[in-house]
Parts: sequence; C-alpha cells; structure tokens
Amino acid sequence: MEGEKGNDLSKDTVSDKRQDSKPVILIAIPAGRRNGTRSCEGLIILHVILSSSLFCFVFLELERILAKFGQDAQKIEHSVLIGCSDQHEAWFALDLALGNSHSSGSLQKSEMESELQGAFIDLRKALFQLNEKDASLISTAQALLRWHDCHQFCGKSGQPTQKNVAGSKRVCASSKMIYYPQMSPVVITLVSDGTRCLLARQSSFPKGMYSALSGFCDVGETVEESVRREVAEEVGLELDSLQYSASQHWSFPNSSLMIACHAAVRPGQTEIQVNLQELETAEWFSLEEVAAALKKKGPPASQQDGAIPFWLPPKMAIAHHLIQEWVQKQSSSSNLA
Ligand SMILES: NC(=O)c1ccc[n+]([C@@H]2O[C@H](COP(=O)([O-])OP(=O)(O)OC[C@H]3O[C@@H](n4cnc5c(N)ncnc54)[C@H](O)[C@@H]3O)[C@@H](O)[C@H]2O)c1
Ligand SMILES: [Mg+2]
Repeated sequence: MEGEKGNDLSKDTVSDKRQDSKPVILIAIPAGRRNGTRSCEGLIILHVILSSSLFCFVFLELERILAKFGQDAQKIEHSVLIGCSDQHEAWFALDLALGNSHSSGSLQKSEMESELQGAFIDLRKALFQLNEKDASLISTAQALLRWHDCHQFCGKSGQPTQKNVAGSKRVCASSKMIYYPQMSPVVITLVSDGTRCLLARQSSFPKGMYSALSGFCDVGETVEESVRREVAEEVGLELDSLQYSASQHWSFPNSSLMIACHAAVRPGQTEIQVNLQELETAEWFSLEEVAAALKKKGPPASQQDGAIPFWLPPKMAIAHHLIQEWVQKQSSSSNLA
C-alpha cells in the first residue's frame, strides 16, 4: 500500500497545471436530502449548447464564476483529475453541489444556467447527446466525484480521510489506510443456441425493452464462473462455451465495470426456467426479430392495446454492442450458408 506511481500527481505538478489555465469541466451533483442522509440523485451536467460539447472552463474563468456566486476559489481544490486532452491538458471535474433555491451559500442552479446560457441535464439523457469520448469522461467524473462524496471518513478509525491532489485516492492520517475508487465487476452475457439469442427483462427496465443477462461478480469468482453462475441462476441454462467480447464502465446505479461475453448452449439444451425473483421474463429471439429491433431508434410507440413492442438498449450500452455483434455474425454465416 505504498505510495503509487502514475496518476498520483504531486501538489506542485497539478497546481502548475491548474495555474496554466488548463480547462476544467464543471459537473454538478444535486444532493437531495432524504431521511437526513445525503443522496446523490443523479449527475447533472452543465451541458452548454454552444458547440454541443461539454463546457470546458479555463481555471481563471472558473475562479471568476465561483466568485460571482460568492463561492471561495478554494472549492476548485475539491476537483478531481479525470483525464487529459490530446494536447496533454489535464481535465478536472468539480462537484458544484448545487442547492435548491432557498439553500444558502451553495450555487443556485438557475442562476448558474443563465450565467452560462446552458442547461443542467440528467446524466442518462446527457449520455445520449455526447460523443463516446465525452460520455466516458463524464461517466468517470460522476463515478469519481460520487466515490469521494461517499468516502469522507475512514472505515477503520472513523477519522476524516484526505483526498490527494489528483483525487485518485483518499488517505486516513490516523489509521494510515489508503482508499482507492472501486468499480464493481459485472458480467453481461448474450446466450445463443446457434440460431436464436436469449434476451431478458427486469421489471425496472423501460416498458418493452429487453437486454442481455447481467450480474455482479461474487468475491473470489472468475469472469467465467460468474457468467456460468448468472446464466444458471437467472434462466436455468448450462453453458457449453463462452468468449470475451468487450467491456464498458457503467455508472448506473453505481460505478461498474461491464464485462461482455458471448455464450452458447448445447443444441437441444434450450429450455429456460426464468428466475422470477430476478427477471420479469426471458425469451429466445430470432435473427430477424433482433435485426429489426436494432434498426429502431429508442422506445417505439405503444400499440393500440397499449403494449410496447420489443426494443433494445441504446447504442451507448454494451448490451447493444453484444447484440449487434451477434446479428452481424449470424447474418454473415447465413449468407455463407
Ligand atoms: N450497460 C449495459 O448494457 C447494461 C445492461 C444490463 C445491465 N447493466 C447493469 O448491470 C448491473 C447488474 O445488473 P443486475 O441487476 O442484473 O445484477 P444482478 O443480477 O447481480 O442482481 C442485482 C443484485 O445483485 C446484488 N449485488 C451483488 N453485488 C453487488 C454490487 N457490487 N453492487 C450492487 N448490487 C450488488 C444486489 O442485491 C442487487 O440487487 C446493473 O447495475 C445494471 O445497470 C448494464
Ligand atoms: Mg442480473
């Protein structure tokens, strides 16, 4: 647990970067207060519709804006390093901790929006509007800021922890413990029987939307063991084979590392037993049905009987990537046949 190399920028390095008017991305997390505990109700991004990209501030501009709203520029010390531009400019994220209209001392959302001619939007909505690079940056910012917000005290000594300048860790001076931001590993699996693929719904999903099977890895499990266990637990199927496809950092509801795999069952071993404690339903879908659903942009309109036709997760979700990969592979092999 000695001091780490890499992104633990020392104070002078980072402060140089800040003083060189490096851009800083403003992030705001509205903290709702429910039963006395602070709950981050979601990340609101200052999405200034100028060049339809994230609004980057240079350090001095940010100081001016904070001063205008009666905020101490020291607030900037709470920002965290989330990456750097192709020109090696350090990017930081800052939690504006926007209050509602009557809370004193915190930044007022509406005033901030008019000052910057922008609008705060919810993270999920913002991710639909951002390119892949900005989406990943914002997702990292939200996960890191939320992690710091929830690790203010040492689990061992109860004493306050201190963030290092880059925000890559928190340290307890009393217990000497070093805390690093965590991501929970989650496996997501598209099971195929050779001609169909298996998709499932949780009751929490938007109406009509189906996705690949997913589940958190248990402590001590390998990815392969998690994939086999989750598929067996959720739909009662035994996998014949599986192979890794891709991964994705995913912020909902917490910081997860999605590990996506394709998997196959043996021919004839396709009878599903849906675990109704975990899933609302699970079904086999044909290549034609899935290929048609991939063409739909977002949730379809409800039918006359009020039912919402089957649709798939959006492009920014790794489930979409898995499903698209399966359709391409099936289509090319059926063309070859
Ligand atoms: N990006 C995508 O394409 C995509 C698609 C589907 C699901 N997901 C995400 O995958 C995650 C897991 O999906 P799931 O709900 O099927 O998981 P799951 O099947 O493991 O069931 C969720 C339950 O796992 C338990 N759990 C175990 N470890 C946990 C941890 N570290 N954090 C939170 N809960 C933990 C909790 O009781 C939770 O209710 C969800 O966060 C979901 O948002 C992402
Ligand atoms: Mg699951």
